[in-house]
Amino acid sequence: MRAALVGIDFGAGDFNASVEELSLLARSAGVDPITTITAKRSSPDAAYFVGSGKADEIGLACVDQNIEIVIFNHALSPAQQRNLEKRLNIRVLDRTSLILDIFAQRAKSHEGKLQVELAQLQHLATRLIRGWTHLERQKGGIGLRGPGETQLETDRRLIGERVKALRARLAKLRKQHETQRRSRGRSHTFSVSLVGYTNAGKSTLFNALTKAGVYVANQLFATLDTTSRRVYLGEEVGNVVMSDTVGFVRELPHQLVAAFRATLEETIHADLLLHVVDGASPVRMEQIEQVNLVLKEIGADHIPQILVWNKIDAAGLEPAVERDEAGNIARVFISAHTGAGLDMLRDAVVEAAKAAPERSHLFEEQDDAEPVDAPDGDDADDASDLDDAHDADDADQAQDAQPAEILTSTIVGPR
Ligand SMILES: Nc1nc2c(ncn2[C@@H]2O[C@H](COP(=O)(O)OP(=O)(O)OP(=O)(O)O)[C@@H](O)[C@H]2O)c(=O)[nH]1
Ligand SMILES: [Mg+2]
Repeated sequence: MRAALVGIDFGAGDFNASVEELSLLARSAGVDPITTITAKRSSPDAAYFVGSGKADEIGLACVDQNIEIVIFNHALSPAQQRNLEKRLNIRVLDRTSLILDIFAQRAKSHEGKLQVELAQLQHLATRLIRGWTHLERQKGGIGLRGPGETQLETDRRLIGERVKALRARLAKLRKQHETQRRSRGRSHTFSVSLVGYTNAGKSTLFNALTKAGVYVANQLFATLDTTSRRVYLGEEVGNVVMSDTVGFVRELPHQLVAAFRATLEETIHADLLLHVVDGASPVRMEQIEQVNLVLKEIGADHIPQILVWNKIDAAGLEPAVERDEAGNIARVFISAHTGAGLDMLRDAVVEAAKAAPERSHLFEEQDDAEPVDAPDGDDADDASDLDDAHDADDADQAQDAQPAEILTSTIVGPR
């Protein structure tokens, strides 16, 4: 699908990086950004977000270049979106809807799908006002997935009922997780969550550490569901549970943050965060900041964190370990791709696990049903699969379908 991107520079932040990110988001959603239209403004126009002259310029470009959809790098009000669609006679998407769309395409687990549907319905509800249906006959493509067109024709009351039902099911799932976590408490295994900005290389690193074969792609939000594996880290600490999580992005729709709050609680219970950074990105410092903001927002900023400076192959750096003044490991420089520095990172996790207050639990008998391969080496080959209950569509009914060690999806972002 041919798309035109629109970015307005309000003079704050790195404008080019932000537009480039929109282009990556668009490609991740499966559209083809043909042209990018930019403008400078001091504040958004109430009716069209851009000025009416700019709007007509966009309209001309769409006709000229056979554009099928216009994607704004901003949150549009329902009225602005409607006005633009009427004036340009073309589907208009804002950044929020674009991200929601990607999430809808990617969600695989039962819970993930429920959460995305909830977020979409809440987003939709704000748009369900008279006059919004002028484009409803257009079919296919992005912006039309999810709740389904027939539901778009139903009224707020029906959506409200569905939202209520979804909330109830998610609450039930959350309760189950809580129970699982409590039973897990008896045989606490040191847990490590990989967090970081989208595309930083979390899944690549997860695979390198666990040999798990998780989907890796140069697109945003390649991972939407958390995968957890048990990894054997040598005699001293035994097994740890490692979790790959969804990436963070700036301006994540707040509906999504709210909808996924249920599962955030799982990340908050990690013993160690490996904060993966794309060390080759020019905006890495801003991304680190964004991720830390989110961690603070969900109350995970107290968890010990190691910055994993990834992609050193692309950045022309050497593997290394950096410590803070207190002697704790602060940064490890690695390449998940070439494997450089991975041994240092494993040692760093071992060191953190040994220093953790829960250490006395590490050797306790584990009594959950999930069998662990007998570890006979000193590396991560013996990780056992812990994520296979995710796809059961009735997972919320089958309590025992979910192994005790699962740490579920994490979707977060600043508003
Ligand atoms: N050069 C280089 N590229 C890497 C390295 N690690 C990952 N990549 C690439 O970075 C891109 C993103 O990798 P992923 O592992 O999917 O990133 P992620 O953080 O899991 O991304 P999301 O799941 O989308 O949040 C892929 O194209 C990887 O091949 C590295 O060490 N060096
Ligand atoms: Mg990933």
